[in-house]
Amino acid sequence: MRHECVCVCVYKNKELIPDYNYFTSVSSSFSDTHQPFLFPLVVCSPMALYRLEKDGRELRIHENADELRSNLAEYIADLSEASIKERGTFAVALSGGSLITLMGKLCEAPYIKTIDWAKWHIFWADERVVAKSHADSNYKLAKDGLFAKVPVIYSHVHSINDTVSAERAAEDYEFVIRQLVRTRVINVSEINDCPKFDLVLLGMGPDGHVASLFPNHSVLSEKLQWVTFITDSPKPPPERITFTFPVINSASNVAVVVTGGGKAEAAHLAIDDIGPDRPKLPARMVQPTQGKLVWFLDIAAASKLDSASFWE
Ligand SMILES: O=C(O)[C@H](O)[C@@H](O)[C@H](O)[C@H](O)COP(=O)(O)O
Repeated sequence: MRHECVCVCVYKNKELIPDYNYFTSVSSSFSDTHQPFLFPLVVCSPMALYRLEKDGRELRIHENADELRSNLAEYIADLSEASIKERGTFAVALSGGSLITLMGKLCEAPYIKTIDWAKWHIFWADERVVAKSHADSNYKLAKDGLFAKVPVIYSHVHSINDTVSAERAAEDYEFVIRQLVRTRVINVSEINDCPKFDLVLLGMGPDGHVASLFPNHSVLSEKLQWVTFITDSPKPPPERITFTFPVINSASNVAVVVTGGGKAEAAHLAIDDIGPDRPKLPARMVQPTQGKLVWFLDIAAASKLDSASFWE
């Protein structure tokens, strides 16, 4: 029976335009006793279609990558402001890949001036074990694409030790994080001793990996370590360090940012109710225990989502 309070609203040029296609499909699926009553529960950014899930997950589906970039910048800026107000600092962990380009609007007006960049502490949810100057380095990607353009404090950029083995780099990085949890630069979870990052930003690969947590890899079940390493990444380069799921799922906020039709099947398997027989992708294991999960998708990446579950 469909009786949850749902809302769909599409804003165009800052005016609310009801999406009559959805209204019609929803109307026909309601029983007599549950007449459709759709209204905007969420104030949307211009041009974004939001879908709320029952379990607290939020999906934000955008017409195109540019709209997603605007929405993502606003989301990050809002979390930065709230966290700095509450704790005096903003501890954010990044991944590599297209995420960095999609964060690009943070370097533009108004955010370049309105964000308190000096209060940011920047970490990597995963990093390739290569020199920081190497083209494959996630640090270099973020530095060139973002942090060289905004006034972050260099000592607040917590990159990995790139002069040691993957195993040692993971150990060293966990040690750095432990020190910063001790001094509360990074918050601590109330339910375990894990770091509680203010925000963990993840991309997703077409195989459903997040950070450097790849399908069927033994590190998916790592429970004790905060940061671990792999030397057999199916996506090159092979050597990487990665946050483990206990750390990702202890964050206050996690965003998974996905664009392009090549990831539509993985998005479906990660988000929709697929039943027990289908593969459990790493992206599906992103389930913050107390924090909030938001998926940022463009229409292409959302194209295989089960439309029926929009209304359940
Ligand atoms: O270093 C990495 O390889 C990443 O952190 C990885 O998890 C990435 O975020 C996804 O593979 C998505 O990458 P794209 O957005 O470029 O597809």
